[in-house]
This record gives sequence, C-alpha cells and structure tokens, in this order.
Amino acid sequence: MDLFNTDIITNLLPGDGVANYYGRVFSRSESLHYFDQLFNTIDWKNDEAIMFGKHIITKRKAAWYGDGAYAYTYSNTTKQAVPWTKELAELKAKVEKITGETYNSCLLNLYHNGDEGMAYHSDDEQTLGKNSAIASVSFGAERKFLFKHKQTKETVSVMLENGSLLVMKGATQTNWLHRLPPTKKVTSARINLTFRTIVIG
Ligand SMILES: O=C(O)CCC(=O)C(=O)O
Ligand SMILES: [Fe+2]
Repeated sequence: MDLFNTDIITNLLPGDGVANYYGRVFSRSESLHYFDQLFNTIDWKNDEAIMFGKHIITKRKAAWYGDGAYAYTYSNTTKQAVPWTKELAELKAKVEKITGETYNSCLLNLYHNGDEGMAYHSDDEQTLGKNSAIASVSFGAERKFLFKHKQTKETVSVMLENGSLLVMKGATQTNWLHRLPPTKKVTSARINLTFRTIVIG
C-alpha cells in the first residue's frame, strides 16, 4: 500500500478546526473498483427525515454500517448500523492507517447526479465522540464541498476528487458548517463515505 501525498497534507481551515485534505489516496483503478462494488453491494435506501413537520424522502440514497448495532439519530430519523461488507472493512483499514485514527461506523451517501446535494449542517450529534475525527472518502464524480464558519460566515471551498480523503477533526464541527451544493455541471454519480466514531452509553 502506497501512502502518497502524506507530505503535502494541508489544513483547509484558517482556524477553529482542522480539515486535512489528503487529495487522491486511491488510484484511478482502485476508485473505479470501489465505486462499482459499493454501488452494487450497499443496502442503499432513500433517506427519510422530518422537516418543518413534513415527512421528506430524499432523492439521495444513504446507508449506515458499523461495528455494533449502533443506533444513530439525525434529522429526526434513527438508523440501525449493519455489519461491514468486505469492501467497507478494507476501506476502513486503509483510512485508519493513513489517518492514524480509528472509526467504528460509516455513513454512506449516493448522489445520483448534481441535482442531489446536502444542505449546511455540522456533524455534532451527541452520539459522535466530541471532537473525534470524521474521515470522508469520495468515489465517482468530483464535487465541490463548502465550509462556512458559524460566526464569521467565512467560507472555504474544496473540490473532492475521485478517490480522495478529507479528515475533519478538532473543533471543526463546533465552529463550522459544511455542505455539498447541488450543481448543474455534474451529470454522473458520486459515493461518499464518512467514517465516524460513535460513543455508546
Ligand atoms: O457527501 C459529502 O461529501 C458530505 C456528506 C456529509 O456531510 C455527511 O454525510 O454528513
Ligand atoms: Fe456532514
């Protein structure tokens, strides 16, 4: 396994958190392989949420995997984690090795095209270990990812490349929001994986 790019990791944020962008840590052929495998083997479901009292079903699909039968609640819906697939276990091991952190769960999102995105939020739920690292891996279409500081409203933008790794840690979720804006420019699919640490009890 080749740990390229480790010498040029940069914190994208000017302060109040750490968002390390490692660039492409998977080769083009590895990325293609994982995209296909995940697309075909993950138990993708349209996400459901309650917003403004309305029951919403998102176009984007999601899935949640983990070490145990963790229950995870966000946007008023609760998900039960299912055991790692072969590819997810491989990806988790690789990401743990590169980042020097451990993770016990993974939220996956499938965006069929640029019409689908994710609104500004921070991943600061109680069930996530405070200031624990979140490792975000992207396969497929390259998409823009934006941070916005909660107080100053400063924004920081990064293109998440096919096969890339972004790690958010420290005070990032406390001080910054992030989103995946919809775009007319992207007509193909993207899969994003966020490896997380859920604390129990
Ligand atoms: O698709 C992405 O890059 C972001 C996903 C995200 O922010 C999340 O799942 O919490
Ligand atoms: Fe997020």
